[in-house]
Amino acid sequence: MSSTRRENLFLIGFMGAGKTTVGKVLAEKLGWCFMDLDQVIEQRSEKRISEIFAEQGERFFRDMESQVLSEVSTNAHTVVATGGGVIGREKNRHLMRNTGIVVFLDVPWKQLLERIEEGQGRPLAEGEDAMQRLTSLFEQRLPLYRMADLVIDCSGQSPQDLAEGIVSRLNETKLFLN
Ligand SMILES: Nc1ncnc2c1ncn2[C@@H]1O[C@H](COP(=O)(O)OP(=O)(O)OP(=O)(O)O)[C@@H](O)[C@H]1O
Ligand SMILES: O=C(O)C1=C[C@@H](O)[C@@H](O)[C@H](O)C1
Ligand SMILES: [Mg+2]
Repeated sequence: MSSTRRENLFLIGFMGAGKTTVGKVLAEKLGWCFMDLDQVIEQRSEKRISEIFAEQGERFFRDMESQVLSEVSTNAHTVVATGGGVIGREKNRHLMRNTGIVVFLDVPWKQLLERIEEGQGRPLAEGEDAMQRLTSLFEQRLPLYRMADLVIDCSGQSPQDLAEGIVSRLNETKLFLN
């Protein structure tokens, strides 16, 4: 299905913000499809993201991420959980804004760090200099995340609460054309 209207919903935010978790609940609530860019990349390449970073490098991963995003953007009524770094490229930001509503899951830094420490498979959170890298990425990216159509304060809210809150905000702001 092809569309140049804003008919999708893109969840953006830092690693561990809950894009994948909240995205699934939200898609179910809306009766929409759900897609996760990281998962599509892993399925397509038949590799884990950490392997792509290690074997082909970040640039290769970013090119693949942009390619998958541009394909997914032609959908309609799809909730897209993006990767934490998708907002790094201007063309990705434009594409999301032109084909959907962009929603930033704003999670306090301390909580993000706790979730990142608990999880695995995030190559940018690995290695001795991980903390320094994460801090600097977060500082660079925060202004880009904040350019979203909706900024959702996620403190202390369950994925279910967040999905409900996002649906209410979308209805209030009448961001969708249909
Ligand atoms: N609102 C929430 N309340 C409590 N825990 C949450 C919430 N949202 C997500 N989590 C938990 O935080 C962890 C990270 O969530 P998730 O994988 O959805 O983040 P993500 O934004 O998709 O991260 P990545 O950018 O690495 O793909 C998971 O263990 C998930 O269960
Ligand atoms: O924040 C990032 O740059 C990333 C986040 C993950 O979702 C993956 O897309 C990958 O590990 C890179
Ligand atoms: Mg995810």
